[in-house]
Amino acid sequence: SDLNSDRNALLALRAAVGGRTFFWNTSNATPCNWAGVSCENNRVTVLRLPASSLSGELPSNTISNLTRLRTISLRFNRLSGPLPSDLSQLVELRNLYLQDNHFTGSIPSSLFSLHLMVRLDLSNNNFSGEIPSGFNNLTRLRSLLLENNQFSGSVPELKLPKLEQFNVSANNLNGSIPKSLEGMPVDAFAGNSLCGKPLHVCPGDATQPAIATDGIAIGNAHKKKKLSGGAIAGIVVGSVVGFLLLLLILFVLCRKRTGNNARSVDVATYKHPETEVAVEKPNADAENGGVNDGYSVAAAAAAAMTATGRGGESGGNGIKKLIFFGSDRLFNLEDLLRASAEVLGKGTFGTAYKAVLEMGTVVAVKRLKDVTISEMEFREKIDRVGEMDHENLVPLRAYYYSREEKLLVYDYMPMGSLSALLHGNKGAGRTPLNWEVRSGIALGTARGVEYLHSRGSSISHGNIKSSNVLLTKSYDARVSDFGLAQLVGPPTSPTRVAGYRAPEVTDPRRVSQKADVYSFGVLLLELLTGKAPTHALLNEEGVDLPRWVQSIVREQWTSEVFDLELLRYQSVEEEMVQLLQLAIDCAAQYPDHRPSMSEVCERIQELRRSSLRVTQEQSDPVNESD
Ligand SMILES: Nc1ncnc2c1ncn2[C@@H]1O[C@H](COP(=O)(O)OP(=O)(O)OP(=O)(O)O)[C@@H](O)[C@H]1O
Repeated sequence: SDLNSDRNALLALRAAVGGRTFFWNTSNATPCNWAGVSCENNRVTVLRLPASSLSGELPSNTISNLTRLRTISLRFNRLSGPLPSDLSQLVELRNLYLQDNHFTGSIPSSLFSLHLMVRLDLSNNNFSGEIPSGFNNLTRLRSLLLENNQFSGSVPELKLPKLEQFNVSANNLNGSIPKSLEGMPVDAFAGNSLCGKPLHVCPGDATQPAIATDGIAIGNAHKKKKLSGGAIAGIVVGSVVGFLLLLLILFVLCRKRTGNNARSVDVATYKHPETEVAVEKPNADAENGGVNDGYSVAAAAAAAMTATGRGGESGGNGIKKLIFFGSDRLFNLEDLLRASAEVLGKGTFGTAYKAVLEMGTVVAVKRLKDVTISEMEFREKIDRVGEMDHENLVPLRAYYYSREEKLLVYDYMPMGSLSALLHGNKGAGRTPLNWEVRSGIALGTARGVEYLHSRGSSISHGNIKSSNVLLTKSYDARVSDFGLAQLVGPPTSPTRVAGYRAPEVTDPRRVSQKADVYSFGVLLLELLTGKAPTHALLNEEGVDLPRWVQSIVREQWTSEVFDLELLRYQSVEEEMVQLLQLAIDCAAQYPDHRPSMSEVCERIQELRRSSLRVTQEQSDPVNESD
């Protein structure tokens, strides 16, 4: 076997299934440049022809002759008939995506000799027969998706230690769900006549007799009356834990009440500066504990007032006021002072609060710490930040400066940060983030950063990371925190840079545009893998996210790196791989090897256009009918 025999196999495939393969430039001696074909070491290793209008049967001696293939993706086509029986030659195959075709017949046993298989998606076809227990040979299998077919009989016991995704819903299966699959979600089995965990109890099970050792049947009803020692212990432990929880809730409620009282003290403090000490204390609590205390902004602002002797917007010599950018002056410092507030989080530059003003306006207030530059320098720099105006930036609305307090007022972003969206709430009720949302966030963020870079070659963001990408209700990305790195002193905490900092950056206050591109590349990897760059597992191995991804891609396990949420619902791995490649380019070791942000924007835009085409083709009725 060599590249020439791979070429012949591809030509035979083209003759059999046609579609977009007719656009292959066959005058080109090497097939490695044909659309959807990738090679390594002079052999074809990847064949991706999703939504390519392929139709007809896959004959023997076509695909199976591409013996170095690691990934085959022929999803969303009109391929029909049975799978070829000679698949056992594909000994390197890891990923087989054949979903959304019209395949029929049973699963050929040759498939079960492909020991390296990791992802197998045969869903949305017309496969029939029993689900073979031969899947047990595929010990590396992580995804087995067989839903929406005509499989019948029972579900075999599958002991696959790495299996993460499994679905046999909407088939003609019956019988009880085997023990090894009880932990899979209910949806994995829906639309069959199956019973047992995690579905309902099998008929007869509730009354089924338990067989005693002497062979005499004892009714379950009888058994139920007795509680085992373990159950009794469980009830006791449960009650104690419940009681402790109740105590904890009472304690928290009491603290809250004390906090509310403190708030009225703060406002009073504003009017009577001599009680300054009473103001500082609750603030310090908030800083230390990060508790949502409901009064901190008022306290912070009150502290500011006491420092300057007077409050309000009266202006004049020595009197500080809230300075707004633009013409909207929707509130004044007093309004901010009266606002109810909660701590959003503590960052490198200070603490962020959500403040709800009496008239209903909601803003985010950042209370800066460690500002070491002079007032004049601060005002100059913050003016430049305030000038930035782009739909993908979080607008800075106003600021307050006094010797003791520096407050920045931003628009409040109701959906929180990308970091929280990706890594928070992993359990039930989580909305999966699909390709459309993730690639849209990538593009919005890139545009925000590109805008900053376009304002001058010395302007960079300096702190690009997922907690600084905030989201609107429609999941549009807005970049925040730009320009702050230059306002504060040297970083006191390593969180500011961990995982995102380009290797050449030594002073986090002097970050070049190319270093921003690196951080953006890490953020893209985070979006695609679902892994935080500070992921404990990665760190334990002393490997950062870019190096971890690169090592996997080098080994041709590319689809291994993607977040399962992305793989499961999408038909666009081609575009996902392209975005992954872009992320790797951005996170290149040497700054000169990294693309500019405008190139990044163009590439994301292009691959989003291409994925839109794939999605449209899928729903195109002409493609479906003939
Ligand atoms: N305008 C805003 N609207 C909604 N949430 C915000 C806003 N600004 C900040 N947050 C949230 O408040 C929290 C703290 O933000 P902050 O920017 O102070 O720290 P950070 O982003 O975690 O770190 P760093 O200071 O290094 O940027 C984060 O979870 C952030 O997502």
